Amino acid sequence: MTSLRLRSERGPLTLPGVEYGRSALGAPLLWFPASYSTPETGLILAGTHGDETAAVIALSCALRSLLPEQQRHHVILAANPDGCQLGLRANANGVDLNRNFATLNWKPGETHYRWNSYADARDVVLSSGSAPGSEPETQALCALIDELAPRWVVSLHEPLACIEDPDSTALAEWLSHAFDLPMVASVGYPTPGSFGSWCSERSLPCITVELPPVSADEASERYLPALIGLLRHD
Ligand SMILES: C[C@H](N)C(=O)N[C@H](CCC(=O)O)C(=O)O
Ligand SMILES: N[C@H](CCC[C@H](N)C(=O)O)C(=O)O
Ligand SMILES: [Zn+2]
Repeated sequence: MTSLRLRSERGPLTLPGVEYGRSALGAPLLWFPASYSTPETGLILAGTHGDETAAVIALSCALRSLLPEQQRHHVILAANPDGCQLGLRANANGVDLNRNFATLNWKPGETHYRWNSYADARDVVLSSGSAPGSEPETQALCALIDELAPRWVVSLHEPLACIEDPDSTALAEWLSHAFDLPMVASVGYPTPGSFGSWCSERSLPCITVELPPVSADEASERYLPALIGLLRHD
């Protein structure tokens, strides 16, 4: 393996990120292009849920560990920057973005999540949006994906501790091994209007990496090799 960036140089991101839209509160939505693009280039995405920050931070650490030419896949560190800033699962409009995609199974009204991983019940209420794809973050992400046409998408979440791939692809098997997390065909509960449903309707392979409940500090150690490997995956 060729060498990575020296630890002492991993503080800043090398490139500023390219704006692909604005959030509900007007924050820039940023993506970080692969060093060069081929038909095999994928997209790695985190921070759809703004309270799932271990994945955002660990992915940023992995990106900052690479020499610029080593980044083979596009990256979005925070698809929901307002949620990240406010510590919310939802965006600033109270919408769970992973229920807001314009899919055949999109459902109006309430959607529920668990307060934390100690809770059994999904009893905290959010909205799926006023209409399918109503949110600026959702619209901008879909437009970017239409433009980039990635070969696959890996979507990072937490804390369900699994690799979800309805198609059991070779990439999911690689991820399962690299992250030491079990592969599943479904997270086990309905997610109408989710990003995975939207990808599936486009025949775009989407693998969800669900980290376990883990701190950012721990994730930046335990999952750094796997995330670096994913960013460089051939
Ligand atoms: C525990 C966490 N707040 C939560 O609600 N987790 C899941 C969803 C996990 C995710 O979105 O990645 C839940 O059980 O609803
Ligand atoms: N824990 C995530 C699961 C996402 C499932 C994935 N298949 C998708 O469609 O994005 C959620 O509750 O939003
Ligand atoms: Zn999530």
